Amino acid sequence: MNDLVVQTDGLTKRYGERLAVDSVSMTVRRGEVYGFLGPNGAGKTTTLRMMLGLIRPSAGTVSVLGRPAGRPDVITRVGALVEGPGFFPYLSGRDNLRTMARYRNLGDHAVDAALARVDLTDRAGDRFKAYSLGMKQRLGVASALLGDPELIVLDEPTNGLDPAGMADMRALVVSLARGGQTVLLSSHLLTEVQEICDRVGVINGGRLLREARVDELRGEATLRVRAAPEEAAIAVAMRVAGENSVRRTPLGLELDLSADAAPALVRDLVAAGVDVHEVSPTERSLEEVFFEMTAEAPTTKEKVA
Ligand SMILES: Nc1ncnc2c1ncn2[C@@H]1O[C@H](COP(=O)(O)OP(=O)(O)OP(=O)(O)O)[C@@H](O)[C@H]1O
Repeated sequence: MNDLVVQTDGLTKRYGERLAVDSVSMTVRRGEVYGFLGPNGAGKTTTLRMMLGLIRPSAGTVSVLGRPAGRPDVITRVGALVEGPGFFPYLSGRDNLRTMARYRNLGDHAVDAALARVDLTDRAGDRFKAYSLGMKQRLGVASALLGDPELIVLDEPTNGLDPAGMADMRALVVSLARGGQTVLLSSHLLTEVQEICDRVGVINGGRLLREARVDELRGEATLRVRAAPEEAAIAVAMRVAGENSVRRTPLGLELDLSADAAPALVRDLVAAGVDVHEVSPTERSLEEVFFEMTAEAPTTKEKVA
């Protein structure tokens, strides 16, 4: 079985002079939550639309579930929420989904299952126009879940939601992946991608800057330690972290250790008579990594030009 659910190769989209997507090669693997990350206008939606067969690439290829994007046999195995589906305001949530399900030869059972997955069963009979933004968004996700597709594509699923709505949406995405479905979501919110995604593709100015696991992108974790006397602390730190994994910095010692190693380290330091003033993880957030990458991007482009 092909483990690559989505594969693009040199995928490009031009609108006149504007290069919206510039030679993007990315892969989404079966069962993962893939975060497609980039600021507004980076080219995320355009890429997703090409994957769904909604627009044609100017160059390059995209295959979904091992077939060229947009083929009828692929469409039924992919659910998508891209730029909000048009719901009828005066129809109930359930009836809106029924109209969509009918197009795809799916029965009411599929509608009820999708409503239950997004926790809208109780309000399914209410008119769409009476829904809160979070409920509207959840109905959009339900429409992408109709028929239990293998791949679910969600374009900015938390856009416009309040913090509680965002948390609900994140939990929903995680539960979809646990159920074995592959989720590809786009976002400009780095913190949320960091929380729920296995891998990310970072796009800016139409170019894929990096594709990596979230932990790879953040780099190795380090611990900052302020303790006295410093020489004694260094001896303990070297014993715990390894001789080459301890550095002296103006802010204290920096150790190549993750946050989980902190309690044992502190116990050893105290046992050696060292006073511990501070131990803090200095793991970079994805946000820092992202800004580093995008700050570098124009320089690279200038060099090429
Ligand atoms: N139909 C179109 N005609 C002309 N230009 C377009 C069209 N669609 C997108 N673009 C341009 O392509 C670029 C990428 O847009 P896209 O919508 O893919 O970005 P995005 O990363 O999804 O951003 P956002 O989060 O704002 O939707 C932008 O400069 C946009 O203005």
